[in-house]
Amino acid sequence: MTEVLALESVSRRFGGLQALQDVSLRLHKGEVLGLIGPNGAGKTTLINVITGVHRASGGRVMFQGEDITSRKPYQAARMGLARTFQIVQPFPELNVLDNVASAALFSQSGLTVAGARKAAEGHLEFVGLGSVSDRPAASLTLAMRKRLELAKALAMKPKILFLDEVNAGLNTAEVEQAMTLIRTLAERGLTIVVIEHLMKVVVDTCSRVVVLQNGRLIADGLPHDVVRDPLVVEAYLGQKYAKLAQQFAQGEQR
Ligand SMILES: Nc1ncnc2c1ncn2[C@@H]1O[C@H](COP(=O)(O)OP(=O)(O)OP(=O)(O)O)[C@@H](O)[C@H]1O
Repeated sequence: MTEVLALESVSRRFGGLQALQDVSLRLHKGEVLGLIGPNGAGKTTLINVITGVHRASGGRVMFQGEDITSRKPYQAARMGLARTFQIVQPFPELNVLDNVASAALFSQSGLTVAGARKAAEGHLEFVGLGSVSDRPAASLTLAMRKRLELAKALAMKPKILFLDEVNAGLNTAEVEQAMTLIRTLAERGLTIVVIEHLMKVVVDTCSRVVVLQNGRLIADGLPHDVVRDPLVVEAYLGQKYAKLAQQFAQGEQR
């Protein structure tokens, strides 16, 4: 498997807070990696460090063999590291089509406005927003804005797509639709990193899962194994409830 991203002992401090501590991780082409962990574990910070939003306080970020630790966000984006944000942020007055077209124009030099709009149409069809392409982005529902975020990220022709809680705030049917889109992208061979709190999404869509707790990587493996790992259960539930959950599971088996 081709390695596309390697984190080597990546750390990040915010004043006295150690948000990431010696995180080492390798990502291979075509993987759908779930990045999970309790609130405040450092998941978004890790994506921010990879995509140049925050500078690592220590360690290195290697992308396709190149050291990108000090890259700015626009440089990372143009290299093919595209992301969606937890808080969706379209250009509210621009219509849906031009929101996506601007992402294409930003990331690819030499593209004409007409060419960017044409590409944008394709991405909007893919995410199911083809029929609302002329509406102002501000008029979209949350679920639609999340799809718009995805279309914008795809317009940047990503080599790695980072999805930061794309399902937060969505209902069950909307989550199912989002999962279908992620699976389709994975089938096309796109490398994806998914920050997700919904375990069903993690287990059903990810090929591998890593777990952060207090800025440290505490597990790395197949989704079914990782979500049953006692360390991971304890990270989510706390020691007392993890023991209760274990006793409950043992009782169920008898
Ligand atoms: N810009 C910042 N300045 C100061 N502290 C920050 C900053 N960004 C994140 N933090 C802190 O770093 C820690 C990790 O935050 P982060 O947002 O990465 O966690 P997370 O795992 O993504 O959490 P959640 O699941 O709640 O989104 C938290 O304690 C957070 O308060």
